[in-house]
Amino acid sequence: MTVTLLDHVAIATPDLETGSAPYLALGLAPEGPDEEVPSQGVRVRAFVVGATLIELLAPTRPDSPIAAFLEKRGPGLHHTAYRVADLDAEMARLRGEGARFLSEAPSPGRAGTRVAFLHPKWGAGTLIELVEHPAAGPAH
Ligand SMILES: CC[C@H](C(=O)O)C(=O)SCCNC(=O)CCNC(=O)[C@H](O)C(C)(C)COP(=O)(O)OP(=O)(O)OC[C@H]1O[C@@H](n2cnc3c(N)ncnc32)[C@H](O)[C@@H]1OP(=O)(O)O
Ligand SMILES: [Co+2]
Repeated sequence: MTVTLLDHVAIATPDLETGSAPYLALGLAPEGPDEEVPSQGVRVRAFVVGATLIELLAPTRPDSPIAAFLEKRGPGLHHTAYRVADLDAEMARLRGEGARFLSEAPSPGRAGTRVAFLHPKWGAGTLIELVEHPAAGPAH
């Protein structure tokens, strides 16, 4: 069993304040300070929900994947992310079974993680992300 936990559910939003409103109203709190991930062109705010997270993503530049998503589909559900202990091994295993990753190698994710995305077509219409957390356990 290589996927150990639903690490986060990601929501695309034009700005973190707007996107945060429902989660604050639900009584959720951010895990920590907002984080910018330049390689993805996003600002991230993660709300803690038990052992997993709601990951709010706002674009920081026009060529961000989130800007393209907002342009085409508007705000809302963007992807689901699953925790794996060894991302390289999991990518090799899945490639061996015909999976299609969006990039050759992992890229930097939130909170110093390494992440990789599978094509939405492979995900039966859902963009799926794998997040490497060598130590299993709660998302935060
Ligand atoms: C800070 C890191 C953080 C973390 O967790 O640590 C993140 O999660 S960063 C998240 C932002 N980064 C990414 O999403 C990187 C991966 N995404 C991409 O490379 C693109 O967004 C891609 C390839 C998924 C879509 O790019 P684009 O929209 O330009 O391509 P198409 O329009 O040709 O789309 C192809 C096909 O996929 C459908 N699509 C697009 N986005 C999604 C989505 N989020 N969920 C489901 N389906 C999606 C799109 O509608 C096209 O389908 P079609 O039937 O051909 O219309
Ligand atoms: Co994510």
